[in-house]
Amino acid sequence: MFQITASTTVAPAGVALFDQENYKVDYGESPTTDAAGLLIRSVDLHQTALSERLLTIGRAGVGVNNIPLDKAVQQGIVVFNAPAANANGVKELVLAALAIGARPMLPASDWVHGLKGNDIDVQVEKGKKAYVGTELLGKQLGVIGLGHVGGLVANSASSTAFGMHVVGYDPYIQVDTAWNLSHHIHHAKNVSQVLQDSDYVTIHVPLTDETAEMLNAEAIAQMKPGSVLLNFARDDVVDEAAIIAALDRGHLRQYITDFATPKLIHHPKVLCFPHIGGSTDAAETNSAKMVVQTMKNYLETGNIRNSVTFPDTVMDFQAPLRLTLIHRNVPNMVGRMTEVLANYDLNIVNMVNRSNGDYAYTMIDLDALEAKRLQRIANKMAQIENVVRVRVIEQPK
Ligand SMILES: NC(=O)C1=CN([C@@H]2O[C@H](COP(=O)(O)OP(=O)(O)OC[C@H]3O[C@@H](n4cnc5c(N)ncnc54)[C@H](O)[C@@H]3O)[C@@H](O)[C@H]2O)C=CC1
Ligand SMILES: O=C(O)C(=O)COP(=O)(O)O
Repeated sequence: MFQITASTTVAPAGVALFDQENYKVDYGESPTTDAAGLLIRSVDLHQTALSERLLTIGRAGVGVNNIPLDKAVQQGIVVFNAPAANANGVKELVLAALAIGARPMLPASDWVHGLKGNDIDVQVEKGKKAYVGTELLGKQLGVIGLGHVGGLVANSASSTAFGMHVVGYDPYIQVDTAWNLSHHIHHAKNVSQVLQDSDYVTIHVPLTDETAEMLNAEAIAQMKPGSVLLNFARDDVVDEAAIIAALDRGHLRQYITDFATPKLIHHPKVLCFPHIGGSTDAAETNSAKMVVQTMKNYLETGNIRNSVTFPDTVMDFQAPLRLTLIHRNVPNMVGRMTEVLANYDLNIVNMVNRSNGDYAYTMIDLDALEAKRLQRIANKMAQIENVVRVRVIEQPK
């Protein structure tokens, strides 16, 4: 029986996949001491103690900047997210934001709802000249980050429905994402090429040390005068002070973002949403279901898919018992593990080893042995220098 702590914000359809036969779910934002799994959305875990028993963290969503990934790896905790599961929801909001950036829909609506009297039609026809907008057709959109969200936004904007000229930049683009990009999208070689001539710029990168304040004063100065910046990625991928300065001097026309801050919400040229890019019923359900499936798979079989801390490591269960080890990626680890097994005269049926920078993951299937006895041997293996976590898993029935 695995204990799971789940955030109440995670879609119930996902949490329900933790079957009662094998899982006990309680609700909270930080793991109980007994929790083997923690299922969350955007809660910040950087100051949260991660208990020794915690085996996995599932992020029902994409961004993992709220999770201390290095600390998790060092403690042998495997972190999963839900790639692409909420991308369509974000795309639709970004497309709406583009339309809002082109036309003063919100002020126009505010104005009309404030009208009084019986001659609304007359007032409307007289006053509407104050709300003339622009069109997206033929304008240039710059997309920074052509992953799941950026790729969908770029394809939609360049389609005949929007008719925009789209320039994209992504130096680390994945092959499968690249295959899905429309051939109408022009590939920029650097960020400057995206910024210079674009009427609208939208950023869709993860928040990392490399992308923090990627759009700083220097980058914003390269943007076309009168352009609109959209940020549905993370607050810290832009330098807020530089954006406010650019809006104040009229260099940027508008900033539309999913990340509200005290300074932004009162600025007349800023439109903030309350981080609702992934808040659709489909996006929330897809994300929760996807990440719960991967957490279950890891807890029940040791197999890893869609982890942000380890490469995919999948092996068919070919024996009654499996050992899984998270260890530092240093020479001779596999040799030292197999030596212990050889000392107990144990036959390895199959094994796999994958590394990811400083850490690695090994799964070993073993023949004819009792789980209790293997647990004793596993305890010995846990004492090998540089081994972080050892688990014994019985073949699922
Ligand atoms: N507002 C919201 O509710 C949501 C926000 N997000 C945010 O959007 C981000 C992107 O989401 P996805 O597209 O699903 O992720 P993704 O992982 O599919 O795509 C991210 C892309 O950024 C690219 N990239 C990384 N560093 C870059 C750099 N320095 N310059 C240019 N490109 C770079 C990567 O190569 C990748 O193609 C997430 O990390 C998250 O922070 C995601 C979902 C919902
Ligand atoms: O998936 C993401 O990265 C998001 O930003 C969505 O966050 P949320 O799950 O709505 O807290």
